This record gives sequence, structure tokens and C-alpha cells, in this order.
Amino acid sequence: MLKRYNIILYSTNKIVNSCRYVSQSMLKSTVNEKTGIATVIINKPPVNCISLELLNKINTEINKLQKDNIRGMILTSVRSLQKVFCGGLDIKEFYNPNPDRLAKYLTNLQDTWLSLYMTSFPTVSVINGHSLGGGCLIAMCCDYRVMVGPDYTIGLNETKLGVVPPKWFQDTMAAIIGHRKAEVSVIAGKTYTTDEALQIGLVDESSPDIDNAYKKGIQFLNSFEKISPWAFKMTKNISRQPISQWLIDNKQKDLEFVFNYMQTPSVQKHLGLYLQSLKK
Ligand SMILES: CCCC/C=C/CC(=O)SCCNC(=O)CCNC(=O)[C@H](O)C(C)(C)COP(=O)(O)OP(=O)(O)OC[C@H]1O[C@@H](n2cnc3c(N)ncnc32)[C@H](O)[C@@H]1OP(=O)(O)O
Repeated sequence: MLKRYNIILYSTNKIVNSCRYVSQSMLKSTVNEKTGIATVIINKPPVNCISLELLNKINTEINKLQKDNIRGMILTSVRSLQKVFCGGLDIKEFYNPNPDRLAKYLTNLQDTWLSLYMTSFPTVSVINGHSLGGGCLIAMCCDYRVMVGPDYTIGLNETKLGVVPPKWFQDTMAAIIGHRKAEVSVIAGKTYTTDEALQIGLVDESSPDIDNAYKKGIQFLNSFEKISPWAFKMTKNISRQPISQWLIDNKQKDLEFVFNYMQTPSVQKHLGLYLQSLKK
């Protein structure tokens, strides 16, 4: 359930009156009433990995902002995590899964990607820490990426876990850095430092600090002040529709592929080892 009330919010370098929508946990969303810009903050310690519950919250929030006719959105991570934007999908959702929950998770993941990838308003991810697997995916869904650096990493590292990034994960990356670079990147489960990501165009700008990264994000959103929201929406739709339409047309097939391979003994073994290595 989302509550709505008025607060004073720190935004760029001004104190402004804002309207705030707060979810119970895991996701905070604020809308600056003056600028119409929403800031959505993922807050699920220790590493913002995406559980079914967080996935639901992200999807619900995006759909809500869509109805609120906001002017733009910044997606970022709570600062107290310090070095993680998003640790990716919650591997525990895939390891020894309950089949009903796994099916729900995969369906929700498809729906959340569709919502975030196809927003009718401009979006920016301020990547203030590591952004791996699903974390890289949500950052890539945005129209613009500003990554804090130099010490963080970003990438679709699924093959390192012994799993397969679905076609729409790969297409999302290919649309940003080109097919060849994306292919080389995903088959090797490659991760990039901030500088490397900037060099290959996976992120648009880098920044040594979060405040500056946030400012750059706001600047990008402000660049749409003179663009008609309708023209923006239609143009983005034409650009992204071929990738999203594939998933819309192949949802069941896509779900069954992941649902089945995820539960095979060899994939389960790989995931178990990966989880263990994280604990070390
Ligand atoms: C259709 C779907 C197909 C399959 C697609 C999958 C996409 C994915 O997203 S797979 C996951 C990809 N993500 C990763 O590989 C990231 C793994 N995590 C890390 O590399 C590091 O945790 C970090 C760099 C993000 C942060 O490092 P830090 O040293 O600060 O924290 P840790 O001590 O490593 O972790 C703390 C705690 O969190 C657990 N954890 C970390 N990541 C995940 C995760 N993705 N899922 C579940 N749990 C995770 C880690 O095991 C630690 O747990 P304990 O405190 O219990 O030891």
C-alpha cells in the first residue's frame, strides 16, 4: 500500500515542497511537485537484490507514476548501501525454488521489464554502486545512465552463474552498445568498471560523486522541457517496440524455457556454488 503525504525534500541543491509517495519498505518514491520529477529509491539491504516482493513494488510504482503523468524519473539506490546500486535478481528465488513462486517471479519479471522499458516519460538511472545481472537490466531499461565511479562494476554476468540471460535482456543491451559488443559481453558474463562502461557506451556519463551524478540525471530530464510529451512517447515507442513486442508475443515460451532449465540439477548445482562463493 502506498501512502501519500507532504514533506520537505532535498532535491538537486534546493529545498523544495514536494509530494511524497512512500511504500512500506524496499522502495521509496518521491515526486517533486514543482518539477514533476520522481525519484525512485531502491532500499533493500544488504545489496538491493530483487525478490518477488521488490519486483512487485517496482512494477506497481512504475504503473502508478505512469498514471500520475510525471515529467521524468530518476531510479537509484539508497545512499546508505554505499557501494551497491543493485546486486541483481535474488538468486535465492532460483535456488531450490518453490515452482509456483518461481512461475510468479518470472511472470512478474517480464511485466516489470515491460513497464520500465516502455515508460511514456523519460527515465534516468543514477547507478551509485555495483549493478549486476538484473541490476544492470533495470539500469539499461532507463533512457539515460549516469554511473558513479571509478570502483563499481556493471554487466549482465548471468553465464557466470550458469544461467541464461533471456533474449530481451540481451536485446536491451544490444540496443545500447550494439549487437556484436553485447554478444561478446553476455556470453562471457562480462562486467565493466565505470570507465569501461563509459567507453563502450553502456553508460552515458560518469561522475565521481552521487550528488553530481544526480544533477546530471536531472539535467538530462530537463533537456525534455521543450519536447512534447506525446512526441516523446510515440518516438520512444517506435524505437523500443520491436524488442518489447517480441516478449509480448512470446511470454509463455520465454517463461517455460527459464522455468524448466532453472530447475535442472546442473543449473541448481551451479547456483548453489555461486551462492556459496558469495558467502565466502
Ligand atoms: C529470467 C531470469 C534468468 C536468470 C537471470 C538472472 C539475473 C541475475 O540478476 S543473477 C544475479 C546477478 N548478481 C550477482 O551476481 C551479484 C552477486 N553479488 C555480488 O557480487 C556482491 O554481493 C555485490 C558486489 C553486489 C556486493 O558485495 P558486498 O561485498 O557488499 O556484499 P556481499 O557480502 O557479497 O553480499 C551480502 C549478502 O548478500 C547476498 N547476496 C549478494 N548478491 C545476491 C543476490 N543477487 N541474490 C541473493 N543474495 C545475494 C550475499 O550472499 C550475502 O549474503 P550473506 O550475508 O547471507 O552472506
